Amino acid sequence: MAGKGTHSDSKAATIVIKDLRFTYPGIDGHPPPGSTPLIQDFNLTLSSGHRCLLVGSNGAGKTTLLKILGGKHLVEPDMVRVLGRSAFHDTTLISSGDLCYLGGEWRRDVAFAGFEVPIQMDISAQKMIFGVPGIDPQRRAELIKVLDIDLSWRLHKVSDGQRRRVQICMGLLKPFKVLLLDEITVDLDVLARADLLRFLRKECDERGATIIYATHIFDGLEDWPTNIVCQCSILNSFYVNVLA
Ligand SMILES: Nc1ncnc2c1ncn2[C@@H]1O[C@H](COP(=O)(O)OP(=O)(O)OP(=O)(O)O)[C@@H](O)[C@H]1O
Repeated sequence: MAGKGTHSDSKAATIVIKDLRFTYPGIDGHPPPGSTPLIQDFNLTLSSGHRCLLVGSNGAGKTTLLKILGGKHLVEPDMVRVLGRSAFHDTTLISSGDLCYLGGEWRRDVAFAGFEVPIQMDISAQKMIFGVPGIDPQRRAELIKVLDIDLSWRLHKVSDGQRRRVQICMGLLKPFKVLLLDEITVDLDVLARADLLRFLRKECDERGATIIYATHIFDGLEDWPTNIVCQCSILNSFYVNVLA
């Protein structure tokens, strides 16, 4: 994944990617000698209010890019700044709720059961959602309505799409400034997805949030993004198409 696209405007930049280069490390923790970086010479600037669609073929590196932005992979601090900070080094970005990463699978680490156990235990949606402290009750009620969540759902008995709705609700409870969405709507039905996209648009327009949304599903997205970043696998380049 490589490219040289750039976009900026007069509003405060919330995401700045500058000459990003990334290679997955080998078994010794270092990039294999002579390996071609998965991402190189990639530049992108997004500002408050921007909704960026991240598209590209399987294996292009979309998840990797979102994970780098979400502080899950180490890169040089100057290459990626989120809200002026390095997400890998400044863990308060995530813990404060300013930066939110919502990935494809909802997992947690459980002692003795191992890492990355799917969240499917016998617990109600209400207990999960109301268990998050310090949440604005109005925002919580709006999200429950937008995602059409039945608070009596028990997570070990619901469908994948219903569990996903609870996951998304939990992720959006705090009023994020930057949101990274990785194929998060894949299990949602058409109506739920449309309602969620409308809510996310409002978050950008009214609160000035910035969203990057990686997806292969383009239905209903015609007038949603302000920016599109796409990979052309034939040319092996990233193009940044500025719509706004
Ligand atoms: N932990 C890892 N270690 C080594 N290589 C990895 C790792 N994770 C992903 N890759 C490789 O990096 C490349 C990009 O993967 P990534 O998941 O970022 O692609 P993607 O664009 O999100 O794909 P998709 O559209 O299928 O979700 C793939 O070739 C993949 O095999």
